[in-house]
Amino acid sequence: MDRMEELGFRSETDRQIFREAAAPVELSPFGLHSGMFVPTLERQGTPEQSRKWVPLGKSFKMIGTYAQTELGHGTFIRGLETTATFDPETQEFILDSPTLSSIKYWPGNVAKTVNHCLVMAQLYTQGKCHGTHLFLVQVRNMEDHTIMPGLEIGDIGPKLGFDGVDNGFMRFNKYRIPRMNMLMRYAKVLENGDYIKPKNAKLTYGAMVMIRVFIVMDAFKTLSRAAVIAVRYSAVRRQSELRPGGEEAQVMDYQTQQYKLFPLLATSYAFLLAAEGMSQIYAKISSDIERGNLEDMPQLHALACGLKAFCTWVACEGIEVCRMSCGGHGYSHASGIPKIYANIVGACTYEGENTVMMLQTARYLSKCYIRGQRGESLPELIQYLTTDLNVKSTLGEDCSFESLVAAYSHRAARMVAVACKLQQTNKKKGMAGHDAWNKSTVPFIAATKAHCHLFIVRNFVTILSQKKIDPATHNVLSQLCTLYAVYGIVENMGEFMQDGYFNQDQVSILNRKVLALLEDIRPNAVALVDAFDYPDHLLQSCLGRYDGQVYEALYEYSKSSPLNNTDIHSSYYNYIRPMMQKRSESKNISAKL
Ligand SMILES: CCCCCCCCCCCCCCCC(=O)SCCNC(=O)CCNC(=O)[C@H](O)C(C)(C)COP(=O)(O)OP(=O)(O)OC[C@H]1O[C@@H](n2cnc3c(N)ncnc32)[C@H](O)[C@@H]1OP(=O)(O)O
Ligand SMILES: Cc1cc2nc3c(=O)[nH]c(=O)nc-3n(C[C@H](O)[C@H](O)[C@H](O)COP(=O)(O)OP(=O)(O)OC[C@H]3O[C@@H](n4cnc5c(N)ncnc54)[C@H](O)[C@@H]3O)c2cc1C
Repeated sequence: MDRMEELGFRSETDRQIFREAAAPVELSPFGLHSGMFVPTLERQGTPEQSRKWVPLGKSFKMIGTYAQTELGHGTFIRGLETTATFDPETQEFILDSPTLSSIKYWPGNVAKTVNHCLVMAQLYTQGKCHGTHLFLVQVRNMEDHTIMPGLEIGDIGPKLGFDGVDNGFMRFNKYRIPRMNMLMRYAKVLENGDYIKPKNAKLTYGAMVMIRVFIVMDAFKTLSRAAVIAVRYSAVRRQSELRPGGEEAQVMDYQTQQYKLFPLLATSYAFLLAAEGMSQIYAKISSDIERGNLEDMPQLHALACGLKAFCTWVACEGIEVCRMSCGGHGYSHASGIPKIYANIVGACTYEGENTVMMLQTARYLSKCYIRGQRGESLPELIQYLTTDLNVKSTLGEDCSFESLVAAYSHRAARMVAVACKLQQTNKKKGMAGHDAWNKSTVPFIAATKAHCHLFIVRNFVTILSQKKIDPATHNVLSQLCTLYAVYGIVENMGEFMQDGYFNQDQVSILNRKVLALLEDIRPNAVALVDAFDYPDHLLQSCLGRYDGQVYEALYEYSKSSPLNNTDIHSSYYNYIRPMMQKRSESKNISAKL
């Protein structure tokens, strides 16, 4: 913190990069403070509230987190049970956890670190419930960090990852906070208890939308780090003879290894550009929202949900492929990959469970499809839904960007249409709307994945056609873009082929193209991972070292294992030796007999 001040880091991006460098192995216990608590105060507080609290947050005089999930409910926010009841006599809200299932459970850093929380609770005033709202709650004494009376707080115990984050539980026992601690930028409770409705009730969910956008960047960061490690190691690792009698080959020269890793390298680049594209869309629409124009809110919500889910799923699967492509050493923490996986896999669940997120996007697509059928205009990103599905692919030997984007548009449009038609057929059969929806959600998830995949391919292609890039770099980025798109088709061929969109010759072209691109990318593979410019300090990997001294690093790493502190471990004296002695004594006994 002091060092960031000395260096004059002002932008949140610079500060985040610095924090990651300072704590490369573990997630920071202040991540939720800087990433969610302070930005939510900024965006959901009135100007007066922001002026009062944000400087305290930014200077770490107040340390906070976001406490929404409860034992009984995470996904279904409307089902949260914590209550905040307004008492006009004292001008306070009374926070209460009326049931076991209403205990706040999971919020990061609640257990030991923070002294404040943003608590999501059902607002009651004048005897009426007005749904969930956010409240700023002091949870620990600012002098000695003791837990405030009226609260019960603790840690939830070990998890798959997130070792640096003290996820906790918190129970309120009629705990009072001032009226002005409700975040009132959009909804308000007046002194007499009158409730002023926000323009849209979902504005309270703004913090989640913002974090979902950030998570797309986390998917890029984590997948690309695993790819850096696996590609560098594959250049160092030699195994088996590729040419009979020749020297052992770098494992990266095996086509199967290239097929595992190069598409993930291409995916990393695609995700970086998608995350940047998503951030720009977020900046534009969120500033419209702040000015009171909510028109594009559903579009933003749908895009953030879909990309968050798509990118984290793909990143987690990809990281696991990277780990296995490092053979046995990939399984060791020395590779750095297990930690990357354990931390990012949580992102498939937190900030909205991925299936649930995909279904939010699916609902939006379903509505847009109906609008498109009626001839109404659609936002640019989903105009493809109205393309003619009878058209066949014009893809030729060059696998042009145009033909690839057309293929992805066709696949997504067809799959959305299939899911929507199933939903409509279900309704025609007499099913209630919710049943008709539920019984079409499997094809809707597949269609939404296709929609997200299209967004990423199209975004990559658009950037390559619009940005000024020097020809050599453009050439290699074009190879990556083509590989990302062609590989995606080859791996999901059934979805592209079901209606005969590609003919057999085109399928052969695509299969050949993937293999040709692996060869094209091979000479640049190490340079392409070096280009991410992750210092060794950040990767914390014996396998992914810049200097390639993998075996030296592994040997040193193993020597630092605590089991090597002594030659003979205490377990020998405590268990092994007594066991052996007992056996030899009983043998002697049997020998005497
Ligand atoms: C470098 C390496 C780093 C690696 C690693 C980094 C780690 C770095 C630390 C991170 C640390 C983790 C931090 C985790 C922090 C938490 O996890 S905080 C808790 C997050 N919780 C969630 O996300 C809960 C998910 N649930 C939800 O968002 C919502 O309830 C749902 C499921 C989306 C909506 O459910 P619902 O029942 O449909 O809601 P409902 O009220 O009926 O919605 C009505 C309408 O509003 C719309 N709507 C819903 N939400 C919204 C919205 N937000 N905006 C606009 N419209 C909306 C609906 O789409 C629906 O639209 P229509 O279809 O009617 O047109
Ligand atoms: C590492 C980590 C950190 C976290 N940090 C925080 C934090 O800081 N603050 C906080 O408030 N919370 C936090 N959480 C909680 C997190 O936000 C929730 O766990 C998450 O929103 C999922 O909700 P849930 O646990 O209720 O899952 P559930 O909804 O119970 O999911 C269980 C299953 O039900 C399915 N399902 C649920 N609803 C539907 C539906 N409508 N349609 C179809 N399928 C459905 C899901 O797909 C899933 O397969 C964290 C969680 C983790 C793992």
